Amino acid sequence: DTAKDVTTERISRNDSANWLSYGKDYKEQRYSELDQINVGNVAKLGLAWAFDTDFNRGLEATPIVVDGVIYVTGNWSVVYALDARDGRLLWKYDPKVPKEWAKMACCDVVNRGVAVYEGKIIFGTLDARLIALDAASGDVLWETATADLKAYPYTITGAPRVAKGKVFIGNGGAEYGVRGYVSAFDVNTGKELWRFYTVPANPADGFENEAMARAAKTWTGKWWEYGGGGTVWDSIVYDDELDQLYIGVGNGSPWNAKIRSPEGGDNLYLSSIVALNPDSGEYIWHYQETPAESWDYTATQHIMLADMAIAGEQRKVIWHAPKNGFFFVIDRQSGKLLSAEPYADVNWASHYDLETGRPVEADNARYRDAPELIRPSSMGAHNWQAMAYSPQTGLVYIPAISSLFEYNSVEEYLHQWGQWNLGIYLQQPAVADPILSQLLTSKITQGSLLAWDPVKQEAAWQVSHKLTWNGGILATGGGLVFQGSADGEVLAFRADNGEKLWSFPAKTGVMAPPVTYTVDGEQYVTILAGWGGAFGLIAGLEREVTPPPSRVLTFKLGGNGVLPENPLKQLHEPPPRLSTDEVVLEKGRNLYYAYCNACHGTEAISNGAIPDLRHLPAAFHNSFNAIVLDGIMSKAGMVGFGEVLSEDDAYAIHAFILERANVDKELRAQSDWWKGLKTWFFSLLANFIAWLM
Ligand SMILES: O=C(O)c1cc(C(=O)O)c2c(n1)C(=O)C(=O)c1cc(C(=O)O)[nH]c1-2
Ligand SMILES: [Ca+2]
Repeated sequence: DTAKDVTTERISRNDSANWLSYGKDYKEQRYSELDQINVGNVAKLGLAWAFDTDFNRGLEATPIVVDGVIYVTGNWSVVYALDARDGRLLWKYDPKVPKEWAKMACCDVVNRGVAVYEGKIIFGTLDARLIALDAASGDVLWETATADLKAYPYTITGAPRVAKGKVFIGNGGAEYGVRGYVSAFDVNTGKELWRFYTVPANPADGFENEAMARAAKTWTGKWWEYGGGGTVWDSIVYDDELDQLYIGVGNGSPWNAKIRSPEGGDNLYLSSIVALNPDSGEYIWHYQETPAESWDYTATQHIMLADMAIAGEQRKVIWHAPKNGFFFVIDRQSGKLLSAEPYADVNWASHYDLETGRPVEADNARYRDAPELIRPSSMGAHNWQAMAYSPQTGLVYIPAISSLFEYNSVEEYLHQWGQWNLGIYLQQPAVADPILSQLLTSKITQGSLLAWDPVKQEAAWQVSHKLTWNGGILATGGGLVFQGSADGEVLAFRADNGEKLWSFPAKTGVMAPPVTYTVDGEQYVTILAGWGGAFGLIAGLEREVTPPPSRVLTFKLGGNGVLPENPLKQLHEPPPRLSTDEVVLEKGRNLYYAYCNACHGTEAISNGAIPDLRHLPAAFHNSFNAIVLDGIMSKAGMVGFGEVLSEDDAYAIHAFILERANVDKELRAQSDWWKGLKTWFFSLLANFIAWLM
């Protein structure tokens, strides 16, 4: 068991045989020098083995690989240790996350992975605990609560990072209303060493530090009643050259800045990168990418460290492609903005002023007077899916998204603890026909693999994917770039020109980033396949099959494994419509979007892992209020909403669901040639609408 030897020094060393920390090394460039698998032979790559996890929801973890052992997290923060040669389960640890807490996770019961340090496997749980296991046995060494769940509904989905005997972890929850922070714990005992809040609390209670006092000057109103936001839910990076810790800070709670801070203000440190002293948690510098963030434009995305020549001078920089659509080059020493250029379709700002470091916003960006179509959407031009950098090509590979969203301010804000509290409507314009609705979703939002030149600040090449929400990236010394796709493939491309060289049918959407390593001198590629996450749940993409168990897939040259076909989804005949009253249906639709949509999907089309409400067995309809209001299924993750919904509300939601169910049933009864004709026509229409937008 050599996980014992994983230390700051070993992670700092470039160890190609292993994948020792989240982004491979402290720079988090996700580049492996391994070249046994290369452009010349990748066509012979095949499945060596597959391991079925216990659930079928979104997988997002980066596998950590130490001397032939893979440590991964699956759904519900369960940890698996596998033999890298054959996928044999060595041990498994289930932290028994209360299923009810799933409701407090905006974006699925996901986890992005473990950290390994001196023989310990350390990970966060959905209910915000931090746990250390013995790497050899999987036994618990210590466990600590990182948050007070009574104060705010916190969650952890991100992977901890470890350096200098300290574990760093943040949390999520800014869609509900929380106060964000990052903390450090002793790797041996789990004792909290320091905490850095990203937004100030009520000034009347005093400030924790000077950074909070300064931040409070940029807030107005009573933001603390809503938490303020600023969650550090993903990127936390230790810089072993400058001995600094960088955190990516998230969006405001609520999203709508005019509710959070009615008299204006930049709202520090929302949507910023903040540099901290890793030993004390003290503030060093910050750069705010989106002042007065109002669109869920988090700066939590992958912070990549690099060195680059600027005007003939070698600089230590951060490369960052956050949700807001600009690619940032930031000086690591000073926090100064060096350049920012759009890497995706952007209409909220025209450019950045390099003197002030501030964006020049479009007039309508803040949807003050009317709903506005804004690019990128809250999904971001890039989300948590990791980027990679290849020193062979000098390119940064971004799982990019082109998207837009109608931001529409609520007339009156009602804050409800533990519910989504955005201050805008999530609901998008209704498209009654399901075929047209699906086509619009897939045409208006578009995912791609974008190869970005960080020196020229322009695209070198770009490959479009069929769907929006694709996987994180790995670059290798074999001249390859690996990525999974939303439509269920694991792909390899030439790193220099994007030519597709290889693909494998994963039988489910793939979001997680691949890793590579060697065991006994043989190179493997491992990736997790399991569809879900924010877009996976919410998108409302119709799938005709049941999702397979979410899996760990491992490839090697000459591998010849195949995965079984997925069984067809079981479609239960819906009861007849409950109501055809437009007022009732409209009310049901509004309530559905406020309380149900984030998990059960747009227009009640779920991705399949979460029950598709249009195809429920009759028993569920008969017990609708007991489930939806009283929460009799809360142990299965479906909590009751009796505190915020009345019986009339539940009736309206039920009527809306049965409307959608019967529309689906009628569609299925139509003849194939008629559906084909409609699809052809609607696809022209959807292309035209996408072009107009
Ligand atoms: O503001 C937050 O606290 C927060 C947390 C998380 C999360 O923890 O997963 C996501 C987001 N925001 C978010 O905005 C987002 O787009 C997102 C996508 C995902 C995912 O796992 O697919 N998580 C999150
Ligand atoms: Ca968010």
